[in-house]
Amino acid sequence: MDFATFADHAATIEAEPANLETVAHVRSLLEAAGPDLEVVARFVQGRVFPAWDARKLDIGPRTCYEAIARAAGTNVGPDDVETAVAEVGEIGAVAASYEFGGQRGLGAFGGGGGSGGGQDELTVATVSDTLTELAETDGSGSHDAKVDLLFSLFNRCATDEARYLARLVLSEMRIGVGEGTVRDATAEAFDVPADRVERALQVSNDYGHVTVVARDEGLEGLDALTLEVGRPVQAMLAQAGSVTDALEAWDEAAVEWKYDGARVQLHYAPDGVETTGASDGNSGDERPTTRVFSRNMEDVTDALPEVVEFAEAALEVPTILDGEVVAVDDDGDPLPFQEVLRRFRRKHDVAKAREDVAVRPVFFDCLHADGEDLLDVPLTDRHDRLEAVLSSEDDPKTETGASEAPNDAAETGATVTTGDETPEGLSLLWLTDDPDEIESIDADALESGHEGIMLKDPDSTYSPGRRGKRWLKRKPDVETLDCVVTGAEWGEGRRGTFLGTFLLSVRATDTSGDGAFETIGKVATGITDETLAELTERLEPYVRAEDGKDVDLEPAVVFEVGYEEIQTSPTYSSGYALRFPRFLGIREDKTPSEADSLERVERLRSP
Ligand SMILES: Nc1ncnc2c1ncn2[C@@H]1O[C@H](COP(=O)(O)OP(=O)(O)OP(=O)(O)O)[C@@H](O)[C@H]1O
Repeated sequence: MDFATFADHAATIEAEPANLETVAHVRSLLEAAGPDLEVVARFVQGRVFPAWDARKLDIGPRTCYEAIARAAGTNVGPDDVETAVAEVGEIGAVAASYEFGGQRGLGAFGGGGGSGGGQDELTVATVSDTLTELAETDGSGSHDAKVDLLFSLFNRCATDEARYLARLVLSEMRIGVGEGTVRDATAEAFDVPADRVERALQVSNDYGHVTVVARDEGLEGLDALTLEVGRPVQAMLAQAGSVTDALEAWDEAAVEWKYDGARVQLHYAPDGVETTGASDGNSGDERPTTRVFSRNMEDVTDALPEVVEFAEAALEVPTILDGEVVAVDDDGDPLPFQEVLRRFRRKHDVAKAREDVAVRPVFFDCLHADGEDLLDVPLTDRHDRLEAVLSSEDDPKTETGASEAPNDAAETGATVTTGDETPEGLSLLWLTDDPDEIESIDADALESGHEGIMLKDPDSTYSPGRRGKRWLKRKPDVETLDCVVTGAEWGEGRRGTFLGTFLLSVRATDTSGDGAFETIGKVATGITDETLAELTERLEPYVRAEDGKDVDLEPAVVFEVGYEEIQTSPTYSSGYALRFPRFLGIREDKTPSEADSLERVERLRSP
């Protein structure tokens, strides 16, 4: 396909305000693309390479301006292009405003993936080949070489070609074509169901390849596409949500710790992998057996040797795992998230960086195990497979802080989908419909230095690239309340010697000091045994009366409490109840007369 034809289609698509019509225009572009379909399906989304491919053009605006200025003639300099972009607001319109083609610089004859010097039509294939060459141009002198290559393209462009070439080069295509549009257009053009196109994209992570398979092999070909060890998949993402949301939506929730690190996808193939790599010329390259990818699918293997060592020690079968890399101190305790990012970015002296800050992987999902793709399998089954691949017979298994079962949860009977022995690197998962258990898991996660918890739908499949409602990251408390403790209950069993449940109250009126309090809820969860012991010691002097397990306390101690919601409630004298209250700490700096008032509670309910 001529690049001018592509540019014509792009202009039509850009001018189209209606979504449905956009799909029809993209469809006709795909149908007309012929042998260039793979490239066209990427270009129309502003992509040069497949999503899984780590190659980048790495062209800054200035390099692009230089190439445009050179093609525009002696009267135009890069500064002029820059000024014009500042005025007009986008590079496409500026590139389209020049008349190119008259220049006979070095690049007009030489580079350009075999272009012949400016007379013949520029093709989509030439643009693709030249941009690929450009992405692979590296080292000293690469700047000039890149400008030459770009110049060789611009110098052959008419108005619309220049507009879309410039936008493509600077990743600013913006003609309103997203993945959904290409999915629907592919489905219509090649008569295949859209959901199967979508599935094919999820496993192959390359729309170029998917459109070609849809056209040439139809539904059978699409359904035969699989994940490939060594080719990264887009990560499934989470939405903010609450325990209430989770328990209302699902019968029970899968609860996991939320590790404060950076996302990694581990690909391990014991016998090495052959990449089929669509048709980008890399077919059949031998790759090392372990690759680690970041959330953006960048290859970060070299920066994280610990993860490679972990994979080689722990895994035996071809595997794709999803997890988090956490920076740890000498005791194995987690360090702030910034530390792990520093390790990710490190290109040189990795051994030294590793001495300064070690990292440890924790995996919470398994996308592929021993030849089997697991994207369509429910979360709990994927977790079982994860545990199985991490537990292969010969592994040395050591308990780590990250994978220890939180005591409280285990003791309150939470279902842990793991056996007795927790393999190293496994993130635990609890299945529960009990808010108290969820609070305990949350408390343990926080106590262990992690961010909190994730709540997941136990039946959910893995949706690459999706930020759905089936993975919830627990929302941090927007507000907290400072409540006076006016009562308590003795705990049960092992906790029989501790006060275990605390009655919370707020001041009845806003004028401080009259000593009237209204109850608003009870906090019983989110408190470790150690803290319970401390709280008991702190509150015992204020016991006014006891009746069985119930304890009446003189208002003296103020708790800072997090909650998910304030509801009206007949249960408490304030007329309100805190939903999922959590103990955050004692406000040692506050007396009861400085605790929050009922008036503030009312204000918080109606912001
Ligand atoms: N058990 C877990 N399950 C899923 N993700 C986890 C888990 N533990 C830690 N994470 C991390 O939490 C991230 C989701 O949380 P969060 O949204 O806060 O991260 P973010 O990347 O900063 O933001 P966002 O995903 O919203 O852009 C995941 O991408 C992953 O890196």
